[in-house]
Amino acid sequence: MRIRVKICGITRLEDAMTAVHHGVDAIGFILWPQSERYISPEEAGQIVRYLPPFVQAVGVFVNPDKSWVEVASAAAGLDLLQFHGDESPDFCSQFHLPYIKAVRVRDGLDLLQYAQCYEGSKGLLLDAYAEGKPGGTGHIFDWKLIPSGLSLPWILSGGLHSDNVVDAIEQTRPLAIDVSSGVEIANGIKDADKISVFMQGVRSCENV
Ligand SMILES: O=C(O)c1ccccc1N[C@@H]1O[C@H](COP(=O)(O)O)[C@@H](O)[C@H]1O
Repeated sequence: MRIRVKICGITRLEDAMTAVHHGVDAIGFILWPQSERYISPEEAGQIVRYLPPFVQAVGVFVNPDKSWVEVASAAAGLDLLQFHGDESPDFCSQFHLPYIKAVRVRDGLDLLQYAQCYEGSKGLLLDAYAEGKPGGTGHIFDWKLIPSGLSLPWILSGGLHSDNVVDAIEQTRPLAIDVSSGVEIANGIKDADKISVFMQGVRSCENV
């Protein structure tokens, strides 16, 4: 089966075009101003206008105000919202765009129940937990904590890079994966070779 890929934390048009060239399905923009990968909605919009059809523009938010989501998603031309904080199901579902909910996986968290709470979500993005940082940490989590029978489609994230992506896919068999720091040379600056090798790894796992 084809594995869908999102490359997140894009700040430059050339990186978005490299990702598109390698067949990614989604480009992510960090619209949380405290991130080193923050991009303004207007700058994101300047990249989104060059995305071809069927490549989604995803906006990443962390505990935003309602008005920030509305203003930023319109200015950037987003297709999908990614809530990466403690946003409630009601908050996430009030916008006129579909959303995915990120969850930082750790021991003791009931993912089955979590998925049921966010039944309006298009999917759950499973990320690593790291104290004091909501995302983009480059850390992996214990993939054995992913239960079978999740009621939502899920996306594997957290610390993926070219040396572990094949192992990650073989162990977890995700619908989709998400990568940010693992294809970077600096915060928000992606590397064409890293993207290429990463995508080769992903494609090598398909149809096996
Ligand atoms: O990248 C960030 O700076 C960021 C900030 C706040 C929330 C999420 C963020 N990034 C997301 O984190 C995951 C995993 O990233 P990584 O591959 O471990 O670097 C990914 O979904 C990013 O979108």
